[in-house]
Amino acid sequence: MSSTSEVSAARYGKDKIRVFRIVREANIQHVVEYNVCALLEGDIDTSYTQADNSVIVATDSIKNITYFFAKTSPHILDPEKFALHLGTFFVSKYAHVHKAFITVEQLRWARIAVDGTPHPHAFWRDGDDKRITSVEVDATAGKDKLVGKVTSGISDLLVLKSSGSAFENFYKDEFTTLVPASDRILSTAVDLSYTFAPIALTPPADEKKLDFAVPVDVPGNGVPAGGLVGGPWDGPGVAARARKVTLDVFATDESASVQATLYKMAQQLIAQNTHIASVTYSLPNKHYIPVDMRYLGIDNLTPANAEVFAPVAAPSGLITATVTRIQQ
Ligand SMILES: O=c1[nH]c(=O)c2[nH]c(=O)[nH]c2[nH]1
Repeated sequence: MSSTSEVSAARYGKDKIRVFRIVREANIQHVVEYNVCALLEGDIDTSYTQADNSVIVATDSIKNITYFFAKTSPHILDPEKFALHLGTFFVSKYAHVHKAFITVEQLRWARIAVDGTPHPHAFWRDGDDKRITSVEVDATAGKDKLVGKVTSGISDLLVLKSSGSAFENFYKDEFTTLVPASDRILSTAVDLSYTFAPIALTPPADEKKLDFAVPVDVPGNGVPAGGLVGGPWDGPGVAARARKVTLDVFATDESASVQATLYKMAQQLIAQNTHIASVTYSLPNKHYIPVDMRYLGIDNLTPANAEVFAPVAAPSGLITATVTRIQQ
């Protein structure tokens, strides 16, 4: 039977690989907790079209390799480098695998401060936000010409301010019921992601040794010469600055709208991180509605007297934008 359809895209692997790793030093221990997704692309169409399992590296093996790298990779504490290392291995080891997609979601474990001193091996979950990195290792130009594409960010960073936010002078027509607010609650769960300029990766000289050659910048990838902050893969540094600038701008901006505050966050993030090409923010506007108590003769509606609010789960606004560096 002649076929009227074909596989036009295929990618498979293991999702939600939960990894916790301890790195022990003499007087201090470091821990990370990751949820890893490792997906592969390549010459795998026959596994779909002809039930040809010979091209399938089992997702169980992909899981085992992820744990093996969690044990052996010198980059385990740095999610960008760890993901690049793992992805480089898949495309280097398997001839028919041309791309690896590794996503690492990092959960927070901060040191407990005992009388102000960070404890060497006791930690607490100091926030529900996650640090996320998505790495593509692309070997389509050749196994010796690997390109790493990295997008990282933060999700679920829940914030609220009880003042310092207004929303006025918006478009008005017959559908408008919203009352302009000069002082309102602003709350959002920040999702943000930023894209690094792509880099060339040198494949490991000896795949069994699993050493990771230091990535070098791709010529013409838009990275300003000598302009890298803390080296090309200072992923942890960028993530810390992104979190700080987001929280600082959120707190201190006299917000005219979610849109205007978003733009200020993005502008500063790009200004502070010279190898970030663009940043995307996604900000739900989580509404808090003052409770109408007029039936009790109580004013809880006029701005100065609005003190009791009903947090509204849905609907929420949703404000998104991508802000991109202008190449000078
Ligand atoms: O900051 C805001 N941006 C909007 O686009 C919007 N729309 C709305 O109803 N309230 C708000 N607030």
